Amino acid sequence: MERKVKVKFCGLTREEDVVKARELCVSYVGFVMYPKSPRYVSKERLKELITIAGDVLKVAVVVNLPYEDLRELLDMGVDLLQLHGDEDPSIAFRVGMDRVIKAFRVKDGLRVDPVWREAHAVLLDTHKEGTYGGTGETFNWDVAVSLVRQGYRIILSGGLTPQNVGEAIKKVKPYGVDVSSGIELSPGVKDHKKMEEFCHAVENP
Ligand SMILES: O=C(O)c1ccccc1N[C@@H]1O[C@H](COP(=O)(O)O)[C@@H](O)[C@H]1O
Repeated sequence: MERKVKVKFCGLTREEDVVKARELCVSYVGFVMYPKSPRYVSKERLKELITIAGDVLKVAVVVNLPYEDLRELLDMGVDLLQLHGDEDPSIAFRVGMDRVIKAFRVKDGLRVDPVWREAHAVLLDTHKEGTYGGTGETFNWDVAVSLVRQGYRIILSGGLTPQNVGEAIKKVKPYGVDVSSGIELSPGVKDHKKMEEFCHAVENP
C-alpha cells in the first residue's frame, strides 16, 4: 500500500490558521523563530500557539541559535527543531538528533553529511542569496530525487503550491512536503482555501 505523504504547514502566526491546519491533512505545524522573518513569532506567542496545536507535531524553525535557546524551545513543548541555518551536527547531537529536522538550502554542489540520516528528517528548501527561507521559489527537484534514492527521509520544500505539489510528489516521492508562502494571503497570514486545496492536491496527486 502507498504510504501517505506527510504535510507540514509552516510560518503560522494566527490562532485561526493553527485551528484550520488541525482540521486538515497536516502532521506538522511550523513557527518561525527567526527575528528577521516577516513570519516571526516571539517565544510568548509561540507558547500561545502551541497550546492549540493539539496532536499535530509542533516545529520551531530556527537559524543558528545556541544550544541553550534550542533546549528552552524543547522545554516549552516544541516537538521538533527545524535547523534552517548553518548548524553543525554537534549541536543536533546535543539536543537529540531525533528532535531535529535539518534544512538545507539547495544550490549546485549541495553535499549532505550522511550523519543527518539520523535526524528526524532532512528538509530541502531553495537557496537564495540574502535570505534563509520562505522564498516561494522551487529548486531543481532532481537533487531531491537523488537524496530520496540514497535513503534520506526527505521533506520537500521551497515554492510548493496547490498547483505544483502533486507533480512534486510524483517526481520526488518524498517522505513529506512543506509549504509556507504557497498557502498565504500575505506573509504569516494563511489562506484557508489554499490550505484546503494544498491538502486535496497531496491526497490526489
Ligand atoms: O519563512 C521565512 O521567513 C523563513 C525564515 C527563516 C528560515 C526559514 C523560513 N521559512 C521556511 O522556508 C521554507 C519554504 O518556504 P516557502 O514555501 O518557499 O515559502 C519553509 O520551511 C518555511 O518555514
